[in-house]
Amino acid sequence: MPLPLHPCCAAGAAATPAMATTAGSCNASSTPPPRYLGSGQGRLRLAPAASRRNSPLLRCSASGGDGPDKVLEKRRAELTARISSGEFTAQGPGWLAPVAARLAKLGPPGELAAGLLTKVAGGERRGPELPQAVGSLASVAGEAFFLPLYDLFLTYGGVFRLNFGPKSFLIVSDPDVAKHILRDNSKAYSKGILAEILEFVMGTGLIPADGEVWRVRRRAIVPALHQKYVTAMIGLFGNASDRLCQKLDKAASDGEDVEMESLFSRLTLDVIGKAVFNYDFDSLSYDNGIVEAVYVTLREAEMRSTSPIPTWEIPIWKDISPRQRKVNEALALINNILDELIATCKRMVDEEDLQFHEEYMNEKDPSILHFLLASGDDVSSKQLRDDLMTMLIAGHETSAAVLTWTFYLLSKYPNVMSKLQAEADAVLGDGLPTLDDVKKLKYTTRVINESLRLYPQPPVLIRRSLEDDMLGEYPIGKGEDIFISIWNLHRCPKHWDDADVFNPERWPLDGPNPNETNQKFSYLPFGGGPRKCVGDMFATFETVVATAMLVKRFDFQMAPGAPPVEMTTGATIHTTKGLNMTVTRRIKPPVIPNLEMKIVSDSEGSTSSTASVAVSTASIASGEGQQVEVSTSQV
Ligand code: HEM
Repeated sequence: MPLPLHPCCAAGAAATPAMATTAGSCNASSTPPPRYLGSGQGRLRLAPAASRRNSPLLRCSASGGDGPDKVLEKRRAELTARISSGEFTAQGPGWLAPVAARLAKLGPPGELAAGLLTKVAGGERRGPELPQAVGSLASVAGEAFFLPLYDLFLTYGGVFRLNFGPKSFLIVSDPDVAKHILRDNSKAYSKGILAEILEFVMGTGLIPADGEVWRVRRRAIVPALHQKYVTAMIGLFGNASDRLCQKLDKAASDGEDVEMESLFSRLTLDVIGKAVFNYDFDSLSYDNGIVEAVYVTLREAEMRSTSPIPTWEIPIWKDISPRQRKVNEALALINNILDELIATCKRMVDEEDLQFHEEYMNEKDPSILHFLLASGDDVSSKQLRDDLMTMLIAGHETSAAVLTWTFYLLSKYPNVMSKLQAEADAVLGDGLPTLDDVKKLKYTTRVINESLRLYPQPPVLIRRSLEDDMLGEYPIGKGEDIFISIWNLHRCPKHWDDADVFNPERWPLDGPNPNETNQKFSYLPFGGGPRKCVGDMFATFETVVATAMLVKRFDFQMAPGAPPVEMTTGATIHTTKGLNMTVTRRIKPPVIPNLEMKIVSDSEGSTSSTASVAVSTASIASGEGQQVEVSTSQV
């Protein structure tokens, strides 16, 4: 896979063999279920398979460079046909009820046996049986795992069980059920597989942690991302974005195409290093050992999350495998640096003369680490390291993926790009953006909201049930592994008009910022409930600032001959071959002299022009040929 995962949430999801299952070839067959959408009540009848095949709903692949990705579309159509044929449909345990009834007629011992059989074979039934699909690892392997889940959702509904071999997963795409798991009964669910996969890198950091550890750490970390801190970060976002602009400027001069996905990854790594523990990776400028170590670690987490065989657990092999040795060395290097940063920061806190309060911030080092230490956070060094590492990964991959898919979408929707550029021209001055500017970048914010709807990062959240529960009308037992598909929720045709269309206008500029509450859990790019993302405001500002600054200075087009843009996972959605773009400087508006300009000569006798009324407006053609209103300041 191209780039590291964002274990933030769904990382592992993709991770588990379950993914592969969904993508897999299927063996059990029986009558296919009716082609309905939605779970429980209010089901919506789907169009026949043949017409769905041509429907945009099935165009889940992104197509780039040279045009539509015919290959992926064909695969999707084939998968739809296979689902329709009932290939994925599991035999329901229809035999269970009659057998149990006969046993029960044999008196108390028979009743006991019937009870046991029901428990062992199917669980005690407190409601209707869950729709079931069956798969095996294989045929659709390599495809982004959440794509087949979408087709299965349209067929089997908002909650269904996906079986493969002895394992099974519940796939949730129903907003009410998602709300139940994430918010209303969140105590009954843990991070399950996710915590197991990420243990080697995040330990008991905030994302994988459960129970008391999570409660204590969340209470310590959330206050660190207070309003004043996030506002201070806007300068950091601007600085890092400016560094990226300089890189792009050079590429534009040299006539070189750029691979934007890796550049966005570097941009967000530089940002998050400073923001979390005041470390300048400066990965936009050059590769050094620590940057390499971060990527080795992230790639390993991604590999673990998608590998069907946990080779890293095999005794002896795990110690001698060159790959594992490299990972261990990378982790050791990062841990040493984190230990040093913690020690330096402790010294700074000891020496400083600042009173700790709610919006405490050290101007020289406003990092989260500094806040935590100054707050007197009573925590072991290992836990602190786990938390820092968790935030580094969580805040890096997600934002990079959001920017990547936003720019991909912008290249496909030039009308949106024009509006975006017009807003950036109107709002941003020559300096770095301020909080006031960010508040005025309303359309840019809607573009990010909409990009997150179409490409949620991560596309799936993972949970495990800690007790018996009801998911809608369906009873489930303790220990069920659950994938909540954000992808499916965000593209459900029952909830969204033109679900596949990138349409930032669907969110009114003067309306509230869309979130899980006002969208009734049909839109949850930052999750929901007590485990909602702690960095939502940070990430929104970061991506808004970067997008506005980049589009103000450049036009972006898919590079001629670039490979088609296809999706793959990690935890976030990556491209398979990068996002190769041609970047051109936007044409600067001409300086139009007006009558009020006067020529003055300075004491040395040289002349310069000054403007008594210094602003005129020119309408210029941008690279796309669209007209943009630009305000020009004269010198
Ligand atoms: C656009 C960028 C981001 C997106 C889309 C995003 C998305 C998410 C989502 C969906 C969750 C919920 C996971 C779950 O319920 O399983 C989450 C949790 C989390 N995110 Fe983010 N995130 C982003 C940026 C950030 C940043 C910048 C930080 C840190 C500064 C961060 C730190 C965290 C942490 C610590 C959690 C775990 C919270 C908990 O379990 O209590 N995220 N994120």
